[in-house]
Amino acid sequence: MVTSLLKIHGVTVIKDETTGDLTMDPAGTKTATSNEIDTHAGDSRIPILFCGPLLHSLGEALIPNLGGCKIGDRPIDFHLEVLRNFGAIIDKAGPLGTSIRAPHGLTGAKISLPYPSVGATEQVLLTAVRAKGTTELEGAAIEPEILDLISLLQKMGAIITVQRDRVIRIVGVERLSGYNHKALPDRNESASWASAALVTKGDIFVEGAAQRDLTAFLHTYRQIGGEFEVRDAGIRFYHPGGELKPLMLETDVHPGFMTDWQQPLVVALTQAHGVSIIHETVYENRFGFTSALVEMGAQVQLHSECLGAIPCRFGQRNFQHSAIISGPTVMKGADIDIPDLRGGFSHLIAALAAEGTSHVTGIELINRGYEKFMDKLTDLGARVEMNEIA
Ligand SMILES: CC(=O)N[C@H]1[C@@H](OP(=O)(O)OP(=O)(O)OC[C@H]2O[C@@H](n3ccc(=O)[nH]c3=O)[C@H](O)[C@@H]2O)O[C@H](CO)[C@@H](O)[C@@H]1O
Ligand SMILES: C=C(OP(=O)(O)O)C(=O)O
Repeated sequence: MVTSLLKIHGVTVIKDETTGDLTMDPAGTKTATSNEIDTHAGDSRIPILFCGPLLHSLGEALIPNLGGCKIGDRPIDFHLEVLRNFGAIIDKAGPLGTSIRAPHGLTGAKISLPYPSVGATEQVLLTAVRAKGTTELEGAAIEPEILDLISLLQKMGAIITVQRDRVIRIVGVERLSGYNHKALPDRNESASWASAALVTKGDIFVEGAAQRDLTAFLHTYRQIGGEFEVRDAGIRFYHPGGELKPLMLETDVHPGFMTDWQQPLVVALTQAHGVSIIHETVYENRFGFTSALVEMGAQVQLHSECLGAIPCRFGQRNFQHSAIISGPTVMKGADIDIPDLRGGFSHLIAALAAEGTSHVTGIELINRGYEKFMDKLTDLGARVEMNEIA
C-alpha cells in the first residue's frame, strides 16, 4: 500500500525480498493522476500522512477517501486543522478525495492537539521539518513509533526536540537527506502473538519483540497469569499452566495499555476465572468483534458507561465502549466474517482454542497487520487451511 502510493507519486522503490529492506529515491516525485489516487480509496489511513511531504515537494496533494478499521468515526479533523495552521488551503472534499494546496509554501506554527493522536502528531512532524521557521506542538503523542519517526527525521537532518509534558519543537530546514534506518519491531504483532499463546495454552517465541516498548503489556500479561522470558533476540510468551486471572483494564495512549492490544487480550480473558472489565478509551467502537465471540460461547456484555477509574471522552454518548467478560467459557467453532484487523486476528485465535471447526471469511484484512500470518500459524502447529471462495 505505502509502496504503491510512493510509486504513483514518482518515487522509485526497490524491495530486497530476502531482507525486506526498501530503497527509495524521490528524485522523480510528481503529481499522481486522480485515477491512480482513486485506486487507493478505502485502503487505509496512510495516505493522509503524504500531505506534508507532497505539499513541500509539489505544492499540492490529492488524498483519496480513507479506509482503515471501522472502530469508530475516525475523523481527520486534527490533520486538516494542523495543515491549515501551516498555511495550507483545503478544498471541499470531492468524490475522488480531498485536495490540499500550499501556493505560498508552509510556515511553522504553534499547534495544540485536543487529544494526543498518533497520526496527527506524525502529520505535524512530517510537515514541520521543512516548513519555514519554528513549530511548537502541544499535546503530542509520544508513542515509541513517534520517537522512532523523530530519530529517522533527525538522521535526515531535521531539528527536533522533545520537551516535557508532550511538547515537541521543530525548526524547519531547507532540505533533508537520505537515511538508513531499521524500523521498530511491531509492538501490536508481538502483543497479539503473546495473547495467542495464552488463548491456546501455548508457548510462542516472538523474534524481535522488544521489552522496552511493551512494558504496559508485559505487566498486564503477568497480572492475568501469563509468563514471559525476555531474551536478546526476542521474547518467549507462554501459558505456565494453572488458572488465568481476571482483571480491570483501561486502554490509553502511551505509556498506557494500547488499544490495539485489547482485542486479542479479550479472547484470553474469556478463559480467565472470574469477571474482567475493559474500558476502551481510545476508540469509541472497538468492541464490535465481541459479537462473534459471544456466538462462539463467550460471555461478554457491552456497556456505554465508562467502567473505569476516569470518565473518558465517550461517556454519556451511547458508545458501547466498556466490556464485562465472564470466564472461563468453552468456545465452539463458528462461521465468522472478519470485521477489522485486530478483531480478525482475535477471531482466528478464538477459533484455534474452540471445539470444532470455524470458517472464517474476510481474512485478507489481517494481512495489513500480520505479515505471513498463515505461515506463522502453520509453523506453530495450528490446524488451519486457506480456501479460495469462488
Ligand atoms: C496506521 C497506524 O499506525 N494506526 C494506529 C494509529 O492510528 P491513528 O493515528 O489513526 O489513531 P489516532 O491516534 O490518530 O486516534 C486516536 C483518537 O483520536 C481521534 N482522532 C484522530 C485524528 C483526528 O483527526 N481526529 C480525531 O478525533 C480518533 O478518532 C481516535 O479516537 O494509532 C492508533 C492509536 O494508538 C492505533 O490504534 C492505530 O493502530
Ligand atoms: C486500527 C488499526 O489500523 P488502522 O489505523 O490502519 O485502521 C490497527 O492497526 O489496529
